Amino acid sequence: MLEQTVAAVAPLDEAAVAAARALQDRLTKPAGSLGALEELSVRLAGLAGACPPPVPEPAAVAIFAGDHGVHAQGVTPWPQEVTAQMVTNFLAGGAVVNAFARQTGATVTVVDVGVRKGPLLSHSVEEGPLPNTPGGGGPRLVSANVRSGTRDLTVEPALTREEARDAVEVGIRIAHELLDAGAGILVTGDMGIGNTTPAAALIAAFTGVDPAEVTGRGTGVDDPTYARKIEVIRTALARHRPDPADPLGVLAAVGGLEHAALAGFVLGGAARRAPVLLDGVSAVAAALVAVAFAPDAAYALVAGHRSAEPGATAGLERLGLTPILDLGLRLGEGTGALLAFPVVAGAVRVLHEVATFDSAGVSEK
Ligand SMILES: O=C(O)c1ccc[n+]([C@@H]2O[C@H](COP(=O)([O-])O)[C@@H](O)[C@H]2O)c1
Ligand SMILES: Cc1cc2nc[nH]c2cc1C
Repeated sequence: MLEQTVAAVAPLDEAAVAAARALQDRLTKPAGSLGALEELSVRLAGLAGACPPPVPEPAAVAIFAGDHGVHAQGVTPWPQEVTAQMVTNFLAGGAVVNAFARQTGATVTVVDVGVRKGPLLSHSVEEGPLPNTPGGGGPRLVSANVRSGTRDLTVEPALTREEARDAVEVGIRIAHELLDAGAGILVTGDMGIGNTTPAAALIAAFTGVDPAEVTGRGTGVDDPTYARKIEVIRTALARHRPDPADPLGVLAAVGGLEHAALAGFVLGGAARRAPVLLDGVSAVAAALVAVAFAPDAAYALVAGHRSAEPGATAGLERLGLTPILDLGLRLGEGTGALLAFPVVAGAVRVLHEVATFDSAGVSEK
């Protein structure tokens, strides 16, 4: 499934790109006055292969949840069980992402791709119906646990290649399911205590930037923990020497199950020519993985916001993406991306609804 998906990812449709550019110039506004929204609308036309492209709605956020063996190294102040507890909170509708999903009409799918098994998960919620279908609507759980958390990447590879592939394929499957159910845009979400450590390791591996420059304070670590976190990433990279030309190998060595699934989610969206709206640092790390598999996947990517994690900025630069919002957010879950969603939809709606100089009888300069 991975190879087929990678093979299906294609460049933009140049005829639709040219048509959208020409249309933008005929709309009743000074040329270029919608700034970055104009190029975004043109790219989404090229992605869809149609001008105008469909307005990318509704949004569907998938929150991929996983735990991390590197938690044992003391890289985060939060106990590991908070991952499972937040999964329960997402399903009850009580997290920030749920508030923003209600605000934007987005469906919420929570995917357990690697939450550690414990007493908390044994009473977790049943899998629900597909959102956007009769009886759907509320947050839905997909149980697709590949492994009960990763191994500690400072002592051994976090995953086997098979586990990494399985998790990537979970993400591909979820992308297809959400698009089949009518989603117009895929929104990335992540939940995993400790996951900013593998995110930074992935970003360092793919950009070649020094770990000290791509490591951030995550949920808010103190100075000694921050210094330890950088050392942990240095140790992992020195031990595994991940090869950026082998994205599955990089994921297996230093990734997380949610990063792997997010990479598949990006690839699945790109293969279906659907836009994928990136949230925080883990999504950016996963997008680097996806683009290493299929460079043309970059055409499907929209950066929702600039996470406060420095690795996000380094990764976005490498991906050639300018974030829509820059609000100092550092939550994850899909929150910043959901806030950016109306901007993306608005950029495309312009191509459908705004009159041309000719049709409205407005004089040109
Ligand atoms: O993506 C971000 O901007 C971001 C920045 C800091 C923390 N997070 C979230 O916080 C968790 C990881 O933080 P940490 O400090 O435990 O590595 C995980 O659940 C992420 O979704 C997310
Ligand atoms: C409470 C909490 C909520 C989160 N949401 C995403 N990451 C998180 C980390 C914590 C600690």
